[in-house]
Amino acid sequence: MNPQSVAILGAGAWGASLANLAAANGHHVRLWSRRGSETLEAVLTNAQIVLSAISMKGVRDVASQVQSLQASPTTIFVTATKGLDPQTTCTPSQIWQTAFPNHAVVVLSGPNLSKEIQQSLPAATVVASSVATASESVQLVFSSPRFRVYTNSDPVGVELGGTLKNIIAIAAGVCDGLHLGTNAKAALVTRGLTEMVRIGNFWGAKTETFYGLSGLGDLLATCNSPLSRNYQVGYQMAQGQTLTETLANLPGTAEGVNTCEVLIQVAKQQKINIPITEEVYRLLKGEVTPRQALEELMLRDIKPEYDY
Ligand SMILES: NC(=O)C1=CN([C@@H]2O[C@H](COP(=O)(O)OP(=O)(O)OC[C@H]3O[C@@H](n4cnc5c(N)ncnc54)[C@H](OP(=O)(O)O)[C@@H]3O)[C@@H](O)[C@H]2O)C=CC1
Ligand SMILES: O=C(CO)COP(=O)(O)O
Repeated sequence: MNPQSVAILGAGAWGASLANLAAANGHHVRLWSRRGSETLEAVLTNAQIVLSAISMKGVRDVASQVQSLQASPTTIFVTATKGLDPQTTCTPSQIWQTAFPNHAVVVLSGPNLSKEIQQSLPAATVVASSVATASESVQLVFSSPRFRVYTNSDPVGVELGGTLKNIIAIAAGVCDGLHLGTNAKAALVTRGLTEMVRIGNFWGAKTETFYGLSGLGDLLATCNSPLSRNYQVGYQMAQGQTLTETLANLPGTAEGVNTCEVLIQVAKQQKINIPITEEVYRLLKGEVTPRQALEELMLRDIKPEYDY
């Protein structure tokens, strides 16, 4: 592939890792952050691919700043954020697509703990779009012998896999922090996946997408690694810390905390049954202790494994 001009927005842990992957493949990469020396306009000039790795709280603002600048009609927008907008409940790709209705938008998501990727350990990810040529271009930009990139045609499913697993990762951290054992963890992750499918289907995602890298794959990574910030939130709360104390010591963003609030709103309105998310929400709000949350989940009415 000819070298592409790639603008990466957000120079946090994930933006910087993705910038390194594209640069290592010989692409012209410019990295923007609000604290950096380059202006957004300069970084976007001639960009063929614009990738946002901004935390959820900044996505709408940055998308509207980009909208006010010139973008070539063929520019592809890529979003790597794993969250939901609290005001609109939109996913990041919906925000980018609304800002750029005539452009291809690609979602990049997978089991990608940035610390491991920075160490050049092998990993795989998914790029998904309704425009196949756009996801194929992004696949070429990032693929390498240490980073295997798959395409997928279900962007909402891929995006929600990465977003919803953050809440289950918080619960997994609690599970490990309370030393509940391997059986409990397996049950939690599996029932968490069922909950993700239920929510995802409401959003129009395909069930099978959640059994791939961006769903089950990312669940396995973040529910089993202390490198996951979301896992750390649950783990430290199970050790007796408050949410405020936990977040104060956390390196970077744990999107699951805000995602949980948004999901509770959506689930209430749409009557979607999300018991694990509800207990994580109550724990984060200080309404239950980790042990009470566990008891509430274990004492729910008995039921068939699949009730849809
Ligand atoms: N780290 C990881 O392993 C992975 C992270 N992700 C996802 O990528 C996203 C970013 O994560 P990560 O890089 O780890 O987080 P960091 O906290 O390390 O970085 C967040 C980035 O977003 C920027 N940002 C935040 N708010 C605003 C705003 N209002 N305006 C402009 N920029 C803003 C920050 O800028 P500033 O530095 O100026 O505050 C920073 O560049 C998250 O949604 C996360 O879930 C996805 C896969 C892997
Ligand atoms: O999404 C991630 C890995 O795929 C990163 O997880 P955390 O945001 O929990 O650190």
